[in-house]
Amino acid sequence: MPYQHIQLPADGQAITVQADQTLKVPDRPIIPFIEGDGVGRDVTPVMLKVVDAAVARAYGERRSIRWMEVFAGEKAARLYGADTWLPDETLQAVREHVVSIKGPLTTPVGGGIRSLNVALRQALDLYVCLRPVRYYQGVPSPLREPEKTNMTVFRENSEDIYAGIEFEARSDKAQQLIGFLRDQMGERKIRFPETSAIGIKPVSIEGSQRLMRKAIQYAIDHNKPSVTLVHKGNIMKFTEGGFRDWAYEVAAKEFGGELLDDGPWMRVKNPATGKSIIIKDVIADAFLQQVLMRPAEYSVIATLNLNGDYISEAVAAQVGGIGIAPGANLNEQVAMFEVTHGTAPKYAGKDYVNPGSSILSAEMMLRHMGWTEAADIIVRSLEAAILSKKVTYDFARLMEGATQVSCSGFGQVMIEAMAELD
Ligand SMILES: NC(=O)C1=CN([C@@H]2O[C@H](COP(=O)(O)OP(=O)(O)OC[C@H]3O[C@@H](n4cnc5c(N)ncnc54)[C@H](OP(=O)(O)O)[C@@H]3O)[C@@H](O)[C@H]2O)C=CC1
Ligand SMILES: O=C(O)CCC(=O)C(=O)O
Ligand SMILES: [Mg+2]
Repeated sequence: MPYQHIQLPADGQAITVQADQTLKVPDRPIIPFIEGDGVGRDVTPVMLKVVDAAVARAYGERRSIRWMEVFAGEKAARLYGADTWLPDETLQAVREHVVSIKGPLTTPVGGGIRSLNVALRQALDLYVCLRPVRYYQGVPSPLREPEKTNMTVFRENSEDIYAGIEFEARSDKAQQLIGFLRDQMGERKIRFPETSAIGIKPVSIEGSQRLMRKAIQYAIDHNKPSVTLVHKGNIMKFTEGGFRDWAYEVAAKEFGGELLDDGPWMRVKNPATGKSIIIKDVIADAFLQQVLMRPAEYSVIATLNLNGDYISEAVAAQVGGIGIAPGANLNEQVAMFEVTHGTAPKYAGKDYVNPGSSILSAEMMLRHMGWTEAADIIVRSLEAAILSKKVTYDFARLMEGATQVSCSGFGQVMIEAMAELD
């Protein structure tokens, strides 16, 4: 079906998923991208340029990406009409082309539209939010030994309080629901029933277990020592506590997990290496203290949606912050790579912020496509740029002797560094 506003590149081909779930990637893959609101218009063009340069450096003329702009957020509303924030053809293009990348999209606090980021993840059922957090040499950090922070956050991406089921205080629906809870369920714990807004936190066995399956598989594939479940199951027993119990169940039933001492911690054998992977859990508040004080004890983290939002940003702050923290939204069919930061409106259009989050999200994308040589070039040129101390404001303000460069300037430093790589 032809698109209305999306321009399909003439000489590109879609990436496809094969029967064994591996990707078939042509040499001229069409990759849809959403520029994003706010600083999206600063970082996304820089990311495109850096990726093109890395692909050219790695493969010469043999391979190149055919970028295809698709629309969401403010740009979509301008193109398709005032209330069309997430056009159907954007979802269609992202589904049909399998691999895509997006910049940040605005979500107003309080009233107005609900999160388009969450809407995209839900509409495509991208149930894994994967956010690796690692240290790059030279990055300013508040820690004495930042290299000990090396974690991969698996955040459940489709349910929890983040599903957006909530009812405004004093609305008919909130009153109906409170009445139902009080009269039909005998619930007496709502402190101010007349003026309470109500939010619903759905957490399912399926949702929890499919996330945990991916987290353990990742630990196996990447030779990681542990998977830690982070939850607040002491207080939210059936949602967060359920998540913990159902996740342990996956470890035991599907990966042969054996209890350590009396449990519930377990040991899963990595079939590839023969080594043990420890499956453990920790309560979220204790975790946030421990990742600062003993980061080396944590490797793969599996957690619910809201916890994962907080945790991924807190842990990223230990090694440079969200300016360089990448992410991906995944399921078996579709992979949408995504910056972890937002639209940072005060910096929008100023060519100022760090494009690293967008560039490293693209690096994850190239690796996902099997274009590892280009991905490696991105990592090495990013490291070289940081070591040269030509960095954006967020790093420059914490580094001694740094030269501050613009968003596009940093991309340029990376591209120049690529020419120097052997
Ligand atoms: N995935 C997405 O699309 C996301 C969208 N959002 C949305 O973005 C909007 C703004 O959210 P807000 O809470 O202000 O969070 P933001 O992430 O947009 O900005 C918060 C702060 O983070 C720092 N920061 C953000 N991006 C960069 C960058 N590229 N380089 C360096 N520093 C950066 C800045 O800190 P400082 O000023 O200290 O330098 C900035 O003020 C909201 O509408 C929110 O809903 C939020 C998160 C994710
Ligand atoms: O969708 C939003 O506006 C914020 C989402 C967010 O902070 C995240 O997913 O990390
Ligand atoms: Mg966030």
